[in-house]
Amino acid sequence: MTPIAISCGEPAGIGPEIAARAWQSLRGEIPLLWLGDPRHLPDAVRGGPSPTPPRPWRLSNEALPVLPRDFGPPAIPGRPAPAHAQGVIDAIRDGVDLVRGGACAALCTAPIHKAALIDGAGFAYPGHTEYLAALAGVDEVVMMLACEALRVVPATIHVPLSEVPARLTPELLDATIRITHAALIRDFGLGAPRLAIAGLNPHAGEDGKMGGEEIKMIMPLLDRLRADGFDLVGPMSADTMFHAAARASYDAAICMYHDQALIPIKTIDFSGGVNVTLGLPFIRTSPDHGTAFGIAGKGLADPSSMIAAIRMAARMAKAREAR
Ligand SMILES: NC(=O)C1=CN([C@@H]2O[C@H](COP(=O)(O)OP(=O)(O)OC[C@H]3O[C@@H](n4cnc5c(N)ncnc54)[C@H](O)[C@@H]3O)[C@@H](O)[C@H]2O)C=CC1
Ligand SMILES: NCC(=O)COP(=O)(O)O
Repeated sequence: MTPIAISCGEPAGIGPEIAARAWQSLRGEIPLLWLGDPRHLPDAVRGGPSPTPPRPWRLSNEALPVLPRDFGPPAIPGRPAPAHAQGVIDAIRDGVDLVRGGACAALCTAPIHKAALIDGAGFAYPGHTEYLAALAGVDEVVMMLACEALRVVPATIHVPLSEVPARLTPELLDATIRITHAALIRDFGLGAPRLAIAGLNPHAGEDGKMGGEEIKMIMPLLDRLRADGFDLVGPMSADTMFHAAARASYDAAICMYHDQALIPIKTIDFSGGVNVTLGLPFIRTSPDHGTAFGIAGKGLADPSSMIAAIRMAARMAKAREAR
């Protein structure tokens, strides 16, 4: 198998240490290639000084294989440096190039601190999802978070809450549902995915008494998609669609905004959740958590979500290869 590329993420966060712990767990099972400044990795996984000029990685079981970049100043745990911002962005782009060129099977991204990239390098995107869509030249991508017990998709992603109603259009919801449905068949092996659609308002609008988006926009769209053969329930009250019995009735929940989707999954399985971008021409996964500055560099970070993200990327790559 070709390696899974891992972009370093924010060097002042837990990204380098969870990548190192993941490599220690997975060596011999899934080959990895880490993209970043090797000086940011824990000593135990470093394979000696990085080659100058950089040359392609060494695939080895003795040290984490690295495609090195020089980020300049050292990383201080918990304190993101503006000088690192461009290197963090470039490592993501390196990963995309390697995957698109066939040298790597998939990209797994470690968490970035979005504000540091905006301040340090004028990063024009609110997250990986939007940056990867731009690199791939696609207009519509979908963020899905998945664990054993639940899959969730926020239709609007990194958007202030006050802008959500205006951004929620029938076109956006239609594309979100279609992309999710196709990915559940292609990458998750489902025959006929069942999707549950959340309402936007309390009690899914309570027959129009607590908001009109359900009656005006969501219900007519769902009727049109059902006529096209989609198996959809909703709009459902978001407060009652995530308990265990409700979850058993669908394969993924389409939610209207970020926190409606991410709160249930991070509550149910913070350490096992994986973020996967659907609709890209390549595979990208990520742990569900962020940079965790408060524990960075202290050896406290749990690598489980990173390991789950790498395993999911490898499974998806194998499934696509087999087709
Ligand atoms: N894919 C990405 O690049 C993501 C980046 N972020 C970014 O991360 C930064 C911090 O976000 P927060 O909301 O504070 O969320 P966070 O996930 O970094 O931290 C939330 C809490 O969970 C703990 N935690 C997180 N990961 C952990 C791990 N692996 N092991 C043990 N404890 C862990 C933290 O210590 C903290 O108490 C923000 O800048 C945000 O934008 C957040 C989510 C995803
Ligand atoms: N809360 C999820 C998140 O911020 C992940 O975003 P992305 O960087 O994967 O787009």
